[in-house]
Amino acid sequence: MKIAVGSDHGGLDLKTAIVNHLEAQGHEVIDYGTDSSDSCDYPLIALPLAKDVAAGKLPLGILICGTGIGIGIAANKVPGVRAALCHDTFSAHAAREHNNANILTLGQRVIGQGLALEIVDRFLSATFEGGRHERRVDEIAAIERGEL
Ligand SMILES: O=C(CO)[C@H](O)[C@H](O)[C@H](O)COP(=O)(O)O
Repeated sequence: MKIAVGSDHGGLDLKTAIVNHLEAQGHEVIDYGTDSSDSCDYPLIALPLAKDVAAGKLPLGILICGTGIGIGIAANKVPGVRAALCHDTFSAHAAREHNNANILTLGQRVIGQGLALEIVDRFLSATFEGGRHERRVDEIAAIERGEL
């Protein structure tokens, strides 16, 4: 699978671990930066990745900052993005199964690397269940279009 990955300086170490983990599994990783530990602004990392995921250029993305909160808030401003902050494995698969989340966000300063990699695996291996969940996701899209 082709997967977009990005982080600010507060998520760089975890991003590196995730890139290595995904490439070892045979995934193609598109890295949106940052590439250094210099301080940078998470909205500017989130935006290009979120636009590409929303446009369907890549099916799924992973964004990391210190908490996973700021970068997720920024990504969710892009119509068509459903970014989910998941710090447990149940949320990781439920975010795909129920919410059809297309971006996973993680906080490097919140959880350990071992759990983070399990969360990534559960997020990527889950699939959207549709049915009643599709109606609800469609309602979110209608809110974005100003129709609700
Ligand atoms: O935006 C955040 C919180 O939602 C991220 O955790 C950032 O990584 C964090 O705010 C960066 O903080 P720093 O003190 O500038 O390293």
